[in-house]
Amino acid sequence: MMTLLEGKTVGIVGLGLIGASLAAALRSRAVPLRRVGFDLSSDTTSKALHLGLVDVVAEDLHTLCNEADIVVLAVPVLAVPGVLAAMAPHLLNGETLLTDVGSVKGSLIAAVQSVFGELPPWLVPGHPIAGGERSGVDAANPELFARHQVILTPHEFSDFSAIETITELWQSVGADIQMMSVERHDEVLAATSHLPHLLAFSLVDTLAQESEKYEIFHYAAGGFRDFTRIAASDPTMWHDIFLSNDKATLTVLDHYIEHLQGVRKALQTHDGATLKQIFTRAKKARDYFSSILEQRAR
Ligand SMILES: NC(=O)c1ccc[n+]([C@@H]2O[C@H](COP(=O)([O-])OP(=O)(O)OC[C@H]3O[C@@H](n4cnc5c(N)ncnc54)[C@H](O)[C@@H]3O)[C@@H](O)[C@H]2O)c1
Ligand SMILES: O=C(O)C(=O)C[C@]1(C(=O)O)C=C[C@@H](O)C=C1
Repeated sequence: MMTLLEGKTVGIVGLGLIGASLAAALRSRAVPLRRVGFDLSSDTTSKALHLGLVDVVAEDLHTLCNEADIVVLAVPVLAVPGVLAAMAPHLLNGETLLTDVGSVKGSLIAAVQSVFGELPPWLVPGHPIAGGERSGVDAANPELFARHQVILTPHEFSDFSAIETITELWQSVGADIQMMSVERHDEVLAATSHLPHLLAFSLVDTLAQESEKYEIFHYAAGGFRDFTRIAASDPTMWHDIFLSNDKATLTVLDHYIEHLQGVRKALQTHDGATLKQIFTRAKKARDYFSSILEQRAR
């Protein structure tokens, strides 16, 4: 039974795809939380209020912190230090829980340490492994987190009841919780999310640069669409992610380039056996991933 959220107020900072989807999900599942929102864009806050995603819009971060029992940071990763610095004086009484949805966790920890000088017990970082290439409040989807994982990376001083509350917050919108260290999170996401985005952006840009008026895209179909959907993602969000998770991304990128050189060599030397071996191994792994997705959808 969910009890830890009853009668509390959640303050969501950043009402874009993820913040507004969380607000929408809490509303559509009638989770007993009052929802207060804040965003730099007044168009966004007006829409969120108009659509009933939030009950109230806070005028500033000070007001939001005063009203909220739980603050969720849902802004681009590099906007976090500024938001934290502005909120710090209002969080120091320790009565408000702080979590986030950022795609990189090492930079969040570094920002908290630099603003607060330590890792406070009321901090429980998080990351929903759900999203899409669309951004902004208009892309809000109340079912975005259902049957998706949310990775929490509590630190050694995180309060147990704070971890339980943030767990309940995400479970209340249908998500499954995984716990992970910050380092492991940033390595895993560099491999499964950040590298694929880098490759998709880079491939589309390569073809676009080489093709007069994008002419080549007229001849592309499903394969190109499936491989490159994520290249339509928000450039600011991904700029922030790559600059914040550069080390782990470079490690996995170097590994990938090495592998690709092997593929290139096999192609150049017409080494069909090697090509077939690589494709067969990859298909087996991809089929396994499909089975994971099917299980999750059940
Ligand atoms: N898009 C995804 O697929 C996805 C998935 C999981 C996690 N995330 C993470 O979630 C966070 C938000 O991503 P999103 O996709 O919702 O982005 P978004 O661009 O849709 O929304 C971000 C919102 O934050 C607002 N904002 C920016 N700076 C602000 C500030 N200083 N104060 C208040 N509001 C500010 C913007 O106006 C915008 O409304 C990012 O950290 C991202 O890494 C994204
Ligand atoms: O589905 C997408 O388009 C996403 O980009 C979602 C995705 C991902 O790579 O899977 C992107 C970034 C997030 O931090 C988490 C999830």
